[in-house]
Amino acid sequence: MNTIPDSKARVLILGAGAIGSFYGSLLDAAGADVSVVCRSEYDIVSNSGFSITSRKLGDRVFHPAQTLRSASDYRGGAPDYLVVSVKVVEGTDRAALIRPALGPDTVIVLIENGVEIEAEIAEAFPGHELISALAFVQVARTAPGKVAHYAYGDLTFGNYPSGVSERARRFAALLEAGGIRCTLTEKVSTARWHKCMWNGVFNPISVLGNALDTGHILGGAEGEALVRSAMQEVAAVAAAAGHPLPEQLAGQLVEGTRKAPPYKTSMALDYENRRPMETEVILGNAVRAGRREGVAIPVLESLYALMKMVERKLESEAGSPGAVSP
Ligand SMILES: NC(=O)C1=CN([C@@H]2O[C@H](COP(=O)(O)OP(=O)(O)OC[C@H]3O[C@@H](n4cnc5c(N)ncnc54)[C@H](OP(=O)(O)O)[C@@H]3O)[C@@H](O)[C@H]2O)C=CC1
Ligand SMILES: CC(C)(CO)C(=O)C(=O)O
Repeated sequence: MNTIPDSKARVLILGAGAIGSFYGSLLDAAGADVSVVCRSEYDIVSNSGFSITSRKLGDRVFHPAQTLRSASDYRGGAPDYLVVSVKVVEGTDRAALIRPALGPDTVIVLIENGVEIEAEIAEAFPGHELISALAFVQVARTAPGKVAHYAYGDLTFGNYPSGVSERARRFAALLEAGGIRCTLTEKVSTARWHKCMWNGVFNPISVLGNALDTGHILGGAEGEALVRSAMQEVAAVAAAAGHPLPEQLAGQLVEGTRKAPPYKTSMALDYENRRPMETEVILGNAVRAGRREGVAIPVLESLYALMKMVERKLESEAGSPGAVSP
């Protein structure tokens, strides 16, 4: 990439959990001025920063320029980039979190899973440049203020609804200077459907199998057949929604997953830890798009119905609706 990194950039991360602190630390390493909004980890992060372990990129301690309880506390002018990396779950109003820190030229960057998740933000902030990013990484919080980066790290992103701006290129160059690879795409919504073919299938199956890892999901012919059927339905919905995916993609994803070390999806980890799951944006939005486009999706409908049953059971065990601990 020949673009000059935006190394004087001011970046504010909303939701500095695993993803926010990991990519924030890379932007910091590349010289940007990186601040974070923390919720439960405010005290430990403001005292000691984030300790991040990574065999691939090296261990580091990331001390944010400002550690804040709310975006409205951000000082020194508006950020150039506002990175949103909260889980996209019911009850989290992303627009309300974003609004207080937004300056007229602030670019909003979503690093979150799910399909069709941008419209809500684009509609709330129509004059703002919006970058939509997909993370191909395995990173998790292991204790307050502690994050483990296990594997991968690449980001794919572009502007929503389409295109790649100069500021997106400069943001990519900054992240690359921090140590990861970025792929820029003119068609980020198609890239989201591509990732949904994996997440929309493996994530719910991993939960419905009681936190199965990918090795167990693909360990027998029945599991592989279920995965392939669900993937074909995601492909049919994506095509009907105007985002045709390569015909061989399902096979490539299955083989790629089989070759990689067994892995528990982020949704399986949320399920095990009794945290809210991103069912609606990872699977529900694909199901709703299928209904909207008139595509027959019996497998996805079944996975979705089962996920809702599991969510209701967890909610009733936790005592009240939505009370699965954040
Ligand atoms: N982890 C991974 O390997 C991958 C994650 N993703 C996606 O990235 C996104 C982020 O995931 P991840 O980083 O793992 O999630 P985490 O739970 O680790 O981090 C989410 C962060 O958002 C904070 N947050 C949530 N709601 C609020 C709020 N109302 N106000 C302030 N802070 C809030 C949480 O604070 P608190 O500490 O209080 O809960 C936490 O710090 C998700 O969409 C996920 O699917 C995509 C690919 C891989
Ligand atoms: C597969 C992965 C880790 C992306 O790299 C993911 O998105 C998830 O587990 O939800």
